[in-house]
Amino acid sequence: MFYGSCRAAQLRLCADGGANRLFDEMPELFPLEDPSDVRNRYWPDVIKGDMDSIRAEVLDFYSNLDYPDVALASVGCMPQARRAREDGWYTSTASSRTDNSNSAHVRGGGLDIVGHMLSKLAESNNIPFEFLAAAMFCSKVELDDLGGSKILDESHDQDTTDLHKCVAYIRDFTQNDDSNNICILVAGALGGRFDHEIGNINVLCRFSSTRIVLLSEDCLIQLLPRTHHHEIHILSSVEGPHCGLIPIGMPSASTTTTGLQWDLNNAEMEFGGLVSTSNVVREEKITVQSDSHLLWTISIQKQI
Ligand SMILES: Nc1ncnc2c1ncn2[C@@H]1O[C@H](COP(=O)(O)OP(=O)(O)OP(=O)(O)O)[C@@H](O)[C@H]1O
Ligand SMILES: Cc1ncc(C[n+]2csc(CCO)c2C)c(N)n1
Repeated sequence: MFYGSCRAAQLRLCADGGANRLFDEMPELFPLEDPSDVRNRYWPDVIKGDMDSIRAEVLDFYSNLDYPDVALASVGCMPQARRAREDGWYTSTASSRTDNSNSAHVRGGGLDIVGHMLSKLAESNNIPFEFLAAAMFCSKVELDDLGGSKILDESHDQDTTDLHKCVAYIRDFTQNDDSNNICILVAGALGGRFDHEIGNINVLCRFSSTRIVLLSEDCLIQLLPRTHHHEIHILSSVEGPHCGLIPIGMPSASTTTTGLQWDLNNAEMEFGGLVSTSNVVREEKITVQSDSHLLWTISIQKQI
């Protein structure tokens, strides 16, 4: 499923440590191939976050890929990035490519020490180097129009999660006319750490006008905003039969559904009161109408 969505996606982003999972797990889908070949085929367009979880080898790999003439750029200069460097986390630095493989010009910036490394590298490759000193004073490093994975370091922002940063980026990236049509699939969004899971659900509520689907191997979660009447078409070959409907943010004075084994009929729902778990889909089309945001969750069948 992940592989399929990855191929179909218009834009592939990794939230910080998510890049480690792509790096480690993509080759497992092609066990007969050389892992590097697989990684060279499936790489993220963007890696975004506070860069405290991505491993140095992964950062190096996706920012260098197969391009020989590499330009290094800053990993940012905020305390966290600096600490990470001191811990030996960043064996080199975030790096990006020159504009194309024939480029004879390298750009980069950031910490003094990085600048030093950059200029030496450029010098050893006999190419002119321009150090962007301005980047030394800014913790947000954006690298434009460089091929391969674009590394967006937001180590200054410790108040939003990496998923939040990624969704905000996708929304900014999307033309206004298209923003209602986009659907963001978040692989690896469930399982392991409950604080992360709740943070991810909070992102659904924060960006309630964008369709975002949180996925794990076992289930999916989506927000059903109270502003709409919802029709959910069940793909019974891959999802169901178990499902749930949970009011989020505030109690619901009235929720009505069709197509479920235990349908709700103008029912009151709230945490501490009625929530619908271990429900079962009975029809191919489920309808939901509520005066409160609801989380819709449905099981995903193991693919054999
Ligand atoms: N176990 C998990 N369950 C659900 N989502 C996760 C999990 N681990 C990571 N994520 C998601 O991936 C994003 C990036 O993960 P990453 O490991 O880089 O987190 P982080 O920003 O370093 O957080 P922390 O410092 O608290 O570990 C998170 O913002 C979260 O959306
Ligand atoms: C009240 C409050 N709780 C926790 C954090 C910490 N925090 C929230 S998101 C984030 C980034 C994770 O990549 C971090 C460190 C905060 N800032 N404010």
